[in-house]
Amino acid sequence: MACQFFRGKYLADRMLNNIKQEVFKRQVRPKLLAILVGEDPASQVYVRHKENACNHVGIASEIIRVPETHSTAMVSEILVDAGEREDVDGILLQLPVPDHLDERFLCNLIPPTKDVDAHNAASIGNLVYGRGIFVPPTASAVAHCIQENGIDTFGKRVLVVGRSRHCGLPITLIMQGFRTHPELPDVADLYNIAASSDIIISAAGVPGLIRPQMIKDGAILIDIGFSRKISGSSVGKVRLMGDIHPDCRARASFITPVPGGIGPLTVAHLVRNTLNAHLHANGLPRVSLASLCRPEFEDEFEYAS
Ligand SMILES: Nc1nc(=O)c2c([nH]1)NC[C@@H]1CN(c3ccc(C(=O)N[C@@H](CCC(=O)O)C(=O)O)cc3)C=[N+]21
Repeated sequence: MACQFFRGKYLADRMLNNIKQEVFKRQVRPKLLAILVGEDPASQVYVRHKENACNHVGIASEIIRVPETHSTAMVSEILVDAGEREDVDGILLQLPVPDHLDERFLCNLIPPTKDVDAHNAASIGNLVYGRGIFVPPTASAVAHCIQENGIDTFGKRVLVVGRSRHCGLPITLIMQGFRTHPELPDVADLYNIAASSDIIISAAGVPGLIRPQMIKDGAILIDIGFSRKISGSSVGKVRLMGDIHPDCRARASFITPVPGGIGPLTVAHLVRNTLNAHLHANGLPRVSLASLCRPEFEDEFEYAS
């Protein structure tokens, strides 16, 4: 059976082009503020991706770089100030923050109306009831990928590997909305559970964790693992690796690759949330996902930045 690869980068670029047109048409200038604590190299890369995507669509971005040594109280002050700023529509605290900081306390300081990453406990709680203002971009990117590819989830067994509060948990919550059977996680049993799962969504951050021997024929594999590894072949080169072992392509029917799969789509969903935060703050209707996925009309708007 031929395995289909999801071209998330392609879909993300289309979304960003449509967002750019909306921003231009409405003559708005939303702003995203990213707060980056410490010097984690991967976080620097992700924040740069988000900044580039914002620049591309005409959304302003600002990064506040906070020294690793700042206390929870000091970072709190920055977040509270950001929450009160009228020029800032979306706020994201890049995770993980250094261990000595109270991450949960800090996330909860982001006002829900500006919480474009949906990391506030209120945002996460609202997700349970499908009533939140924002859905975490990774979870909405996964849902989008499932819908876009006409993947039928009804009655299917879905395994979510990884139970981080920001990734695995929201995805599990959103999958409930798809009416699936959630499996209780049991790491020791990963082999058996994976073997009987129709859809595996992996956000463990363990490169190559999901191997071909573990999966069932025709499985749908969604990869949200982003690990940076020194490449074996070319010395000194850092490569991005997902949780899904490349050999899985021999048995799976659908794979989201890393890079080029869910990652870029996540960034596009964050940008969409930022536009919607701005529209919401100004009492305007938000843009639907469907309207942002229509085929782009090249050169319809000459964007003046
Ligand atoms: N508050 C917060 N929000 C996040 O959304 C968040 C975070 N913290 N901490 C870290 C993770 C990781 N993450 C990724 C975003 C984009 C790609 C992405 O675009 N990847 C590209 C390639 C990127 C590259 O080459 O470095 C791809 O898969 O093709 C990957 C991973 C967001 N995260």
